[in-house]
Amino acid sequence: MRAREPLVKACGLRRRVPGGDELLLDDVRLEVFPGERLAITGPSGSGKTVLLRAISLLDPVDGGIIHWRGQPVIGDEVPAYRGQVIYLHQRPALLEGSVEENLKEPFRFAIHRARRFDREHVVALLRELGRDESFLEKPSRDLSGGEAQVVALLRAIQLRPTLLLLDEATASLDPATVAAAEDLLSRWLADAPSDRALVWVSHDAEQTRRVADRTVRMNAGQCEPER
Ligand SMILES: Nc1ncnc2c1ncn2[C@@H]1O[C@H](COP(=O)(O)OP(=O)(O)OP(=O)(O)O)[C@@H](O)[C@H]1O
Repeated sequence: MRAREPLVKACGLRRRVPGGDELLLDDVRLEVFPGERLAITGPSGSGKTVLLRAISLLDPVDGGIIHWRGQPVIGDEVPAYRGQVIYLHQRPALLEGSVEENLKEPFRFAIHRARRFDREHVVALLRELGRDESFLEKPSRDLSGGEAQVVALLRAIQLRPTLLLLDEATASLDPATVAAAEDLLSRWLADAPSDRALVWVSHDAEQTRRVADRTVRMNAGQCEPER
């Protein structure tokens, strides 16, 4: 039976178009429980990305609050929250430089100060995704869209986050790498089910069926339970 205390709980999130009145998020309430693999579906433009970015505190909201393990995420709680909740975009932003330099980048931030780049761990993860060590030397500007997604996934997983928010994060991968990424993420979750959760946004209905055990649907900035 799943634990009843949500890992994250978004209460009444509201976001307006900057400088306008139109609501991009309209009183959204969402809970994600430990060990859960939650899918968010809905048509293009329904607010899935806006919601994930709001939950990860990448964009400000005009109303509502996020609770993390029962505590409001405000003030001094924000940096620790940001260190545990990672948002992965379909088109990840990479720096000029090698893959390895990109993987080292997050450790420069104060929120990840307690962690260290672990090359061995990264090489093991790379192997699981069908790449060898030489991938680390590749310049980021030469990467395909799918390879950039591999880097973004590794960059996130190596930080041992608690909540991963995946926004079409495997959409550019070939089918074999998609399968490897799904397996990697399943194992990552199974390693600490009481302390981790995954949220997937995917337009691939087959993938949603494979990877999620609960689905909610966004529609015009509102979030409704689906099953
Ligand atoms: N900063 C912004 N200013 C104005 N409108 C915005 C802003 N950000 C998002 N929107 C609008 O909010 C709506 C929801 O966008 P969002 O990217 O969340 O959709 P989505 O459900 O993720 O779509 P898709 O499935 O195509 O990725 C869209 O109409 C988009 O144009």
